[in-house]
Amino acid sequence: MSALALNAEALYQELLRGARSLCQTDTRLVGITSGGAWLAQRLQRDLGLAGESGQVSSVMHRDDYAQRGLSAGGQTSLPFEVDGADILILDDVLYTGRTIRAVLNELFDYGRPARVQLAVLVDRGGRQLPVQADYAAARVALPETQSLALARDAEGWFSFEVENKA
Ligand SMILES: O=c1cc[nH]c(=O)[nH]1
Repeated sequence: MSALALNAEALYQELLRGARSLCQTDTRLVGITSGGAWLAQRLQRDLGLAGESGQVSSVMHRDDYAQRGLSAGGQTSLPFEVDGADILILDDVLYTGRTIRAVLNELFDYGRPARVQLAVLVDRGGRQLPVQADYAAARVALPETQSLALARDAEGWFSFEVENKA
């Protein structure tokens, strides 16, 4: 394990600032299951937005669905009208862009949003598709051999740690 450890609470405060600048009063927050769902719920409260945030799963549209099937992907739940909505997608880590591509397909199964933006806690580089975040609380360049993992402390709070892939 490397010495790099990112404090998730500090990153969250940065994300809150960024989300504030991206959101309008009618913006709908949608977290990607599972890492983005807690972010969307907390931001919904902290930004004082009305209603409930949604969550969206990439599972049905993954390009490796044939190998992985429906395993552990969470469920999509969008408790608002997607047609015409201004949507901010949240995730913890942005990597290849493949999850975002799959999530956009899933979202568009529910309607045609007026606009979709993306905000993440950490952009770790390594993109394989032309996807960019509108806001990233931190950017780190990690080689393919390393992954960015969420670790929980005794109180259940998170931090990010860099791990060497097996
Ligand atoms: O579609 C997807 C999403 C995430 N990761 C992949 O390899 N494919």
